[in-house]
Amino acid sequence: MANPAQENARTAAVDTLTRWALQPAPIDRLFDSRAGRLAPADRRLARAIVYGVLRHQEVLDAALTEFSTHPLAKMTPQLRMTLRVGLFQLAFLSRIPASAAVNSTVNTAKRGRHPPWLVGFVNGVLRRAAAEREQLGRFFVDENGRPRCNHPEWLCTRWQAQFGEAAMRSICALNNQEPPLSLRVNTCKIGRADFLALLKKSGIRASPGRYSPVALVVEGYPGPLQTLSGYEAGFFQVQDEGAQLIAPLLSGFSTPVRVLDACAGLGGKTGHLAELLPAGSRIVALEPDRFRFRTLLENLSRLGHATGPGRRVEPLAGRLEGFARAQGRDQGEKFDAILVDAPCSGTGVIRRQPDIRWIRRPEDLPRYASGQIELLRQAVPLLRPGGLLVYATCSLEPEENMQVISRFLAEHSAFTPEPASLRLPETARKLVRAGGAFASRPTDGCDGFFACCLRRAL
Ligand SMILES: C[S@@+](CC[C@H](N)C(=O)[O-])C[C@H]1O[C@@H](n2cnc3c(N)ncnc32)[C@H](O)[C@@H]1O
Repeated sequence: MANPAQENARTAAVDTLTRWALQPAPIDRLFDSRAGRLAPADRRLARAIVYGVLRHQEVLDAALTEFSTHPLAKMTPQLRMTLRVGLFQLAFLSRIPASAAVNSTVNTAKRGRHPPWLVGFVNGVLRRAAAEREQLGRFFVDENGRPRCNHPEWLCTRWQAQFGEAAMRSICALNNQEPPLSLRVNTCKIGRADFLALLKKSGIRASPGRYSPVALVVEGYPGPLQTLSGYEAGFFQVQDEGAQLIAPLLSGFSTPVRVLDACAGLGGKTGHLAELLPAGSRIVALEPDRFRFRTLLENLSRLGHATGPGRRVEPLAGRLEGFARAQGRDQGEKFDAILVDAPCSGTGVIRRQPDIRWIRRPEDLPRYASGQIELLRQAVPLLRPGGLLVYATCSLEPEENMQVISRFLAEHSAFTPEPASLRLPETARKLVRAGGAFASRPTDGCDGFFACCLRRAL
């Protein structure tokens, strides 16, 4: 007999994946809105299934192509996702008995209002797969016996050209695993050693990060995050180590400064800047997306950073272009440093957002690049002579990284690149590449980030 609570987890997984397939939106947002109210254990199972299906889609589809008499491409998204959810449990979740995986997925299909013959079809496909459960490992490899990449071919081809075959395969393999939970300790409230001791006291295993002096990597915490010691007290922010190396590029000032975080998002780097800049500094944080702006405010308040006009951080809901226009009109004070953490393809963070690989298309890259260069152009009049402009993305693609910098420098002769190693911690300097820009990759043990520092002439 299938456990009804676990059926809720499967139904939530199928619903989330179907909604994503019909109208792609960030998978974490879709998951939270559908599965947010499930009991913790069901939520964990639903999350493991949703993220696992996205990370192993190629394996699952290879198997389904063999077990199904009906072509996958002709199925509705809901049917395709139901079969993937069932098969994922059989192939990857060995702790779930085959009968539970099959029965509960079939019951999910019944709840999904499929006609009886289609429910019978799901049952038949999954029973055939269950009968061969011990041999499902054969689908993990391709026809040449190499592990399947589980990424679209265009992405594999471009990474192969850029990094070589072995590195491309390593990146894909890392993107197909659950990444570690990485925290940035809020040093305005607690030191890393003291927070580590606090976590140990609560029975949570963690260790210092490799690159960032304020990073902790937590092992095997089942979540939810809000129950982790020190969350309410604002002792930490969840942030990958690669992302923790961007705000330090705008640090090192000895007197108070005015900094613009032009694309603040959820405030990962805004909070870090607030921790790093000298007392009396001010940060203006811009974010146009309503959902992200709300989370930005929540994060800053939890971390204990004073917000509002004239306070340490001034969050503003809006776009850089509008802000730049208003500043130009009002002849506003210029900034000492500006961070443009631009919207990008996100190919460096696929291990945390596995859906990105299936949504992106090659033609998205030039579109992102035009937006990125436009943001840099809008930032220029806001920066004082001698000021620092830092451009960052979470993309691995040269079109969005060095090529944007080259185009920008060709148009702006007053700017010169400055080596990222000047302000990065010693431990992270190996991530500075030829030309002085910072570029981490999943093979470095963190997400893929790019950042280039540009100094404006006096
Ligand atoms: C890569 S994310 C920023 C991540 C953020 N800095 C962090 O550390 O959490 C890019 C952000 O830029 C915002 N954005 C998009 N267009 C913008 C514009 N024209 N002006 C300012 N921000 C923009 C997006 O809503 C998105 O939140």
